[in-house]
Amino acid sequence: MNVAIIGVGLIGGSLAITLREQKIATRILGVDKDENNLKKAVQLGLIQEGVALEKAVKESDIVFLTVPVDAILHLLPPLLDRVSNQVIVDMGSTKKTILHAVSDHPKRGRLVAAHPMAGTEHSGPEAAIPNLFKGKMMVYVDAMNSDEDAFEAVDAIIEQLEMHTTFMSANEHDLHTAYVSHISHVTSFALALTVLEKEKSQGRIFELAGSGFESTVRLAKSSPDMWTPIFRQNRDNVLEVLQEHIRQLQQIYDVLDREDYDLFYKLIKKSNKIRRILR
Ligand SMILES: NC(=O)c1ccc[n+]([C@@H]2O[C@H](COP(=O)([O-])OP(=O)(O)OC[C@H]3O[C@@H](n4cnc5c(N)ncnc54)[C@H](O)[C@@H]3O)[C@@H](O)[C@H]2O)c1
Ligand SMILES: O=C(O)C(=O)C[C@]1(C(=O)O)C=C[C@@H](O)C=C1
Repeated sequence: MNVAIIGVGLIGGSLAITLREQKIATRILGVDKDENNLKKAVQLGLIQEGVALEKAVKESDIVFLTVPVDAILHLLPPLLDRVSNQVIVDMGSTKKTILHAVSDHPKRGRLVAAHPMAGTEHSGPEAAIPNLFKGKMMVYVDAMNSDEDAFEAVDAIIEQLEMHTTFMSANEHDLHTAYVSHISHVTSFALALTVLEKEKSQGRIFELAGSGFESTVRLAKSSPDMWTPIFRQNRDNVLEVLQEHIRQLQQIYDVLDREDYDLFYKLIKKSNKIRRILR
């Protein structure tokens, strides 16, 4: 199978490693707007060759779109214009705006919208790692709008990646990722900003950052190039959950301010429910 990866960063690069290791792809072409990333991806052996978008689509059976979601929105319609029987897989973190933009496209059936719930806070080709997707969830979005053969071809690969799968509509997907994934990033960005504002001594941050701070602030190391377009496309859902988050923070502030430690205890106990869900 000939594969093209548009966007040879963390997700595209990690996918390339697995496709090569599992011998799913015979040839992997890469496309990237950043020449250095393209060169790096060849040096690291993620892709065989860096090529122009037109060549990648023409010479591939399956094309994975692993660029930030604003670039997916921009690239997807002209990509579908070029497709004959190839399959395009959109791996972006938001779906509603993107799928709406191509809903009437005559080649919509060749598109499979899939979101891997797997990643790290690092980006670029050097961040690519083996086994990123193994055991993680792949969310198929509006799968009924993909041609059956296109969906089957993608699903066969996802099975070889040993991923779990679930199905959602675009609305459901964007709502629930706002509730679980996107708000977690907001919290972490706000935590980093808070600590940087209050603790002016970088030495003290370094000395006192045990695994607690490290684990809660990890997501604040994430790329603004990837996350700003996600918040732009999922703004309404994020604002809704953010309002609740602010209410919870305000409640904790009020409870501490009036020294209501019984309620504070109960709030922590209630939050511990997450332990039963995530085990
Ligand atoms: N990082 C995660 O945890 C994660 C998880 C699941 C899905 N995603 C989604 O996967 C996509 C890629 O994320 P990533 O973490 O791999 O990002 P990344 O920054 O590591 O890689 C993106 C690559 O795309 C390139 N690029 C950007 N705009 C381009 C354009 N217009 N044309 C060609 N190349 C372009 C960049 O130069 C970069 O090499 C995003 O849509 C993101 O929402 C990310
Ligand atoms: O683990 C991380 O660093 C991630 O940010 C991964 C994560 C997530 O929120 O779980 C981030 C965005 C994606 O769309 C999917 C996965």
